[in-house]
Amino acid sequence: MNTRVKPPLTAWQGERPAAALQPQSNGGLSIRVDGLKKAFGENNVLRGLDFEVAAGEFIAIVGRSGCGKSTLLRLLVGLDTPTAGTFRIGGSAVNVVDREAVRVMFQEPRLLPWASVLSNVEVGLGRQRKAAEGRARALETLKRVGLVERRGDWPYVLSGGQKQRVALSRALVSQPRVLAFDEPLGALDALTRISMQRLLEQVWTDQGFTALLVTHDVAEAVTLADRVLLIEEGRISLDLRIDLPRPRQRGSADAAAFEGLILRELFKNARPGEDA
Ligand SMILES: Nc1ncnc2c1ncn2[C@@H]1O[C@H](COP(=O)(O)OP(=O)(O)OP(=O)(O)O)[C@@H](O)[C@H]1O
Repeated sequence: MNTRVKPPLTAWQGERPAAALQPQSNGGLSIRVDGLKKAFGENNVLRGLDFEVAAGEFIAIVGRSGCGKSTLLRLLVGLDTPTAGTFRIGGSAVNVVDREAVRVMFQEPRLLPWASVLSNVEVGLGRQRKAAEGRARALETLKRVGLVERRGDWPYVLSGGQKQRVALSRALVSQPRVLAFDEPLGALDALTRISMQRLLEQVWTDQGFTALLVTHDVAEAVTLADRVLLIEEGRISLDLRIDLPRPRQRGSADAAAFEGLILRELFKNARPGEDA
């Protein structure tokens, strides 16, 4: 049974953040998931998920290691097929949705080592690669992530954070309407991680895609998401709206209250000696 927990009271509850900072919702696609199940042999990982994501919403998916976060993301982006249930993206069954509208970014940047930074970004253009404006778009997205000066470099000379910015640029270049992130910042040091979180919030605000973020980091989920979904024992045990203004302030008392609420829920069902 889903437990929908109300957010703690905040000074901003009930108000929407400033209009200028809201994503343009016509950029993103809505998602509707009904009775979604996934089993690997005897392992029933997802046991019936039902939820909706509004166009342009930023959703974070959290839960213990092995609870099925990446499995859910892989299903939604079409990298795997459900055992049962359905989902629709932008109102279309997933097999008719334009796959180029949905992009995914992983923890490893997965750059082609033999291709320049710019060529790596152009890979993300897919079918649009031949379009005359393809190169201009690739340069524009590199500029957006602050790496246009490095367009001619090989990936091996970049830092971990810079490689992830190239991967983000490659994901953004096709102007996706759904962008899924599987622990994209998991391998970065704390400071780089914070600056990447700011960048993710900015590009999402500018482009208005629907964002799905899998993360182990509850603070990151609260910093970025409109809603946090907690998966436990194959079901959504918490669907929490994070009604804080943007850009978000890390470490604020209100953010800490949301984090505490999610962590309490995570530890509630922990077995003795088990970490969340
Ligand atoms: N292709 C697969 N074949 C068999 N089992 C799989 C496969 N993919 C995932 N699993 C299993 O499904 C379960 C959920 O895995 P998943 O990677 O979705 O968890 P997660 O919540 O993302 O974990 P983590 O936070 O550690 O990355 C695990 O028990 C995993 O072993």
